[in-house]
Amino acid sequence: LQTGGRRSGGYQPALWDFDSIQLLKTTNCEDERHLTKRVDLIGQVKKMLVDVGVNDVARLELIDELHRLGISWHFEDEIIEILYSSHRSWVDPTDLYSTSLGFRLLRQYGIPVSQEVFDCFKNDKGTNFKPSLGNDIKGLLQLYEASFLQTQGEETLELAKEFATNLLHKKLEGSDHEIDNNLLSSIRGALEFPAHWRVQMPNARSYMNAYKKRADMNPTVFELAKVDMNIVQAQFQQELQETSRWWEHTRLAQQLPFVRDRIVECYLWTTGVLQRREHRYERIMLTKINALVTTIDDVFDIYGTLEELHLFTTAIQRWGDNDSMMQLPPYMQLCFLALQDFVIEMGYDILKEKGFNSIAYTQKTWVDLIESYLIEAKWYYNGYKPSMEEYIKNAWISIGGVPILSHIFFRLTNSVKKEDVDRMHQYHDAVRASCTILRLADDMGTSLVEVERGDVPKSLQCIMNEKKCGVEDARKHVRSMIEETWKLMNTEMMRVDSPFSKHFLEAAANLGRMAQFVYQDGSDGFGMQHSKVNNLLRGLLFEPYA
Ligand SMILES: CC1(C)[C@@H]2CC[C@@]1(C)[C@@H](OP(=O)([O-])OP(=O)([O-])[O-])C2
Ligand SMILES: [Mg+2]
Ligand SMILES: [Mg+2]
Ligand SMILES: [Mg+2]
Ligand SMILES: [Mg+2]
Ligand SMILES: [Mg+2]
Repeated sequence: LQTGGRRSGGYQPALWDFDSIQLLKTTNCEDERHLTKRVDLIGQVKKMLVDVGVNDVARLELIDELHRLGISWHFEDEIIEILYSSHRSWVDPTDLYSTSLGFRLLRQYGIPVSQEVFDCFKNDKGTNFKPSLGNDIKGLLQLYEASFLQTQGEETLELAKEFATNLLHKKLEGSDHEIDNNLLSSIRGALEFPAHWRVQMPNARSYMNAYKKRADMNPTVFELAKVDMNIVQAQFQQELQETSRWWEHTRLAQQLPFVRDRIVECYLWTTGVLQRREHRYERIMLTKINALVTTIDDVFDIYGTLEELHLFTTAIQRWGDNDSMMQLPPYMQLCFLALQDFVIEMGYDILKEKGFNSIAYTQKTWVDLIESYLIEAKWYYNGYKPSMEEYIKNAWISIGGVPILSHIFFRLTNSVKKEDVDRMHQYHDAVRASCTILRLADDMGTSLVEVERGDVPKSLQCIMNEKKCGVEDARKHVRSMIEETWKLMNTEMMRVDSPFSKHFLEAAANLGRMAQFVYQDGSDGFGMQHSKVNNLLRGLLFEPYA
């Protein structure tokens, strides 16, 4: 398997160079005109939200639009107030649409609501939904969307998903002319990506384009989405400039030319994971983690000999021991010190701001990650084909989500308590669920190319080996594993006694969502710069909304 020379990842150079990023004009986010206009538009939309004249379903629809347009943050208090107070008005046994929409929005905002609100839509024996609902296409679509908020063991929602999915597919295959194009395209989009799986900011622009074409679009809402998109884009560009200065300073892309030079894509990831405007510092920190994980992942996946990988793992296990670091080849010493420098810097900021010394915990996540890399490398070099169970037990760690979530945990937890830190780092189910979705989505997008150039068999390959099936069946199997894992993620997000803050759980769920975004339609939007994701990236980060 190892033919002397080192492997290559076959990755193209970066699409944006350092100078072009530094030259970006980012004043939009300080431009008084834009900021004043946004304040005015926010005021107008707030009035719409609280206007008593508006009926409850229209209010719910507005909330859903604001979320998809990426501007719901400005109305969070109003939205939560509305959802709590209108709690019972939208449950209407004659209206599947409003009941499903209300159910989903409440759960999306973490407000407990039982699946029993759907019982009145089932047949007398309660074994399935009434066939007559098949004519209510908008209601079916909302029932389908609501079913993805399912927590473990909620059979009614499982029934709802199957019932709605089958009927919606039939509608697409059928030739019902009464379904208008907007509804058809939203059905198609939902069947590929349910709303619950969609990250907000990276999808906002394409939703704006669709919203603009709708007869029932609200010009004030659209105007706010546009102004806000241009302001937040300039803020994102400032953050990107800071991360690209750091990346340039490390010289890792220059001195380790085999690694993926993807600082812009590493930054894009963070706009889906940490979407709140005030999480500037955390997006910059997360970009650095993504770049370090990418670099070390490529050292293990592509470049390092097994001997070198053992040395690197030992040095990391001994963390501060200089002797073991001095035994590393120079390229690995640069990597090692860049990582150590980052962990110490983050540890200092967390101790200074949270009064908690996180170093031992964050170091452990990097040791766990790199030990999982070494296991994969040994499997690869020995030509070992793990079972799916054996593979995923190691691979939910080797995707790199644990250092990501550990750092985010310390930053997004207001008062850090040791018992919560310990539960986090036992690797709590919420962490494992998030990393598992990240891993499975990543394998759907990257593993065919990875295994082709030389890498350990990933989820798709393990399924194909075990079930003697083709890649399409393997994809279906992995997608159903993602659906199952989302039930665990939802369970943890709805848990009332969770050790985690709402913001942390949101970021953990978004980590999985962002992987599904980057690897949409099963191709690699990161390493191979897949054109569709690349266009979405340009729309979000570089092209002002005219
Ligand atoms: C940010 C990431 C999700 C993490 C670092 C780069 C990634 C895009 C992915 O890279 P990949 O090579 O696909 O990871 P793996 O499959 O080798 O574990 C792992
Ligand atoms: Mg916040
Ligand atoms: Mg890799
Ligand atoms: Mg890897
Ligand atoms: Mg690998
Ligand atoms: Mg991969």
